Amino acid sequence: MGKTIAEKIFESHLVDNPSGDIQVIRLDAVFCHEITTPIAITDLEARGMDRVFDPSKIKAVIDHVTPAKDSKTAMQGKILREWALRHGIIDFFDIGDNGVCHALFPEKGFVRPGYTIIMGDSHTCTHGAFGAFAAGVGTTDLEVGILKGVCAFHAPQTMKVTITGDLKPGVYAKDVILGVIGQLGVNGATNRVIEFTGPVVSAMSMEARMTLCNMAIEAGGTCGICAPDMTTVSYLWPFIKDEFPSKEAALEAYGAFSADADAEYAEEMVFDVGELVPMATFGYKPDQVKPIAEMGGDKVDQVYIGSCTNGRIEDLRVAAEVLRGKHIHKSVRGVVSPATPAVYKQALKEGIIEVFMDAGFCVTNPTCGACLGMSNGVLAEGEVCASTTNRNFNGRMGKGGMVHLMSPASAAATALAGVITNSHIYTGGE
Ligand SMILES: CC(C)[C@H](C(=O)O)[C@@H](O)C(=O)O
Ligand code: SF4
Repeated sequence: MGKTIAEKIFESHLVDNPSGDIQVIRLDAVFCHEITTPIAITDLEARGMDRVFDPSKIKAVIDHVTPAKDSKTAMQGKILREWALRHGIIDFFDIGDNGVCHALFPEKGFVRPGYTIIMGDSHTCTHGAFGAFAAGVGTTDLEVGILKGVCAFHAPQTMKVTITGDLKPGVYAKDVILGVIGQLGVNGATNRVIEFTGPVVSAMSMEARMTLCNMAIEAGGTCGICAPDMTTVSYLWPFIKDEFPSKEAALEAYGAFSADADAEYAEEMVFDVGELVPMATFGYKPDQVKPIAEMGGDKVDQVYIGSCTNGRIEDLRVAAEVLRGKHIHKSVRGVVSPATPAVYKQALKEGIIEVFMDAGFCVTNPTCGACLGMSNGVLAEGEVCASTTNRNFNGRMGKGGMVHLMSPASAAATALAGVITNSHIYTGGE
């Protein structure tokens, strides 16, 4: 019987099968940030187990609230910083070179096809875009991962989502994943890996694939996965060029992590994007999705462009094209957070930061901040934000605040209009 990508990865990392379908797998990387890892560090210390399995396989960043906004967040950073230092964790990113973990770590080449990765963060699923199995875990699993470099999972059940059709101008990966989640529902992929496949995925950049996989968790999925192909190899080439004689050789090796033609899936879904239009969420759950054209132009107070979903250079480019030479509506606060220093620098080089500033946006340092309502753009009670992030839970960006998730292009158009709109599709926002 053929195997799915996740099954192949599990098979190649299997350490133990203690009971039933529980599989203990070897980890290639444990990712850490300052919100969840300090809890694990403090607990391990209290138990006299302040050790790490392999400092070269641990990657850590202070990203959620940076620079710290108060004594509590400063302490979280301090615990992570001191831990990284005392264990010789070289790949630790602090103020000055830190960025949103799920954007920064792929950019540094820390994610490879076939890898197994855990992190105490639900959007770890993002890294599946490279053909890796990457899952968010709780404190206990994180502690075991840090100590022993292993993690226990149920044997992966995979849902295959085949994306077909031609995307219309002004419609992006974010609209696709919002559309998919709208159909699946927030529990539609619970305990499943979502394998994204089909011609639309093949034609997508790594950035767009990361946007897709990033929101797998919003449908309950453990991980999103895209099969590694030449796009993956080309993205990774600077990091792997000493490992392989050619890109073709790398592609062949990574082919070990493609699904077999006769792989068995727990469920299959075909999503045709031919008629897809710009989408946005309208409620407090990410599956409450509808076409922006049906949203009746709701007023917004803030527009936020950033996060691990849509804070990459492609996202900033698209938004800047919509904003170029224009100014945002006078009743709107615009906030843009380039997801990493490299994104920020590239955006400066391309004149994109200037476009944002001329349009009236505030540009922040790379951080999660506003996305989880902790800093750099928290909403007041009753306020509404059009956002390129991934979560619209009640109060997510500030108590009593409402979040409408959408693509960077739609967010930029909304900033100009002051009301939710997809007007970029009429003004060349491709
Ligand atoms: C802080 C962290 C635990 C959290 C997560 O796991 O998702 C955050 O990144 C978020 O998006 O809400
Ligand atoms: S950008 Fe938002 S969703 Fe992504 S890791 Fe940070 S807080 Fe979580």
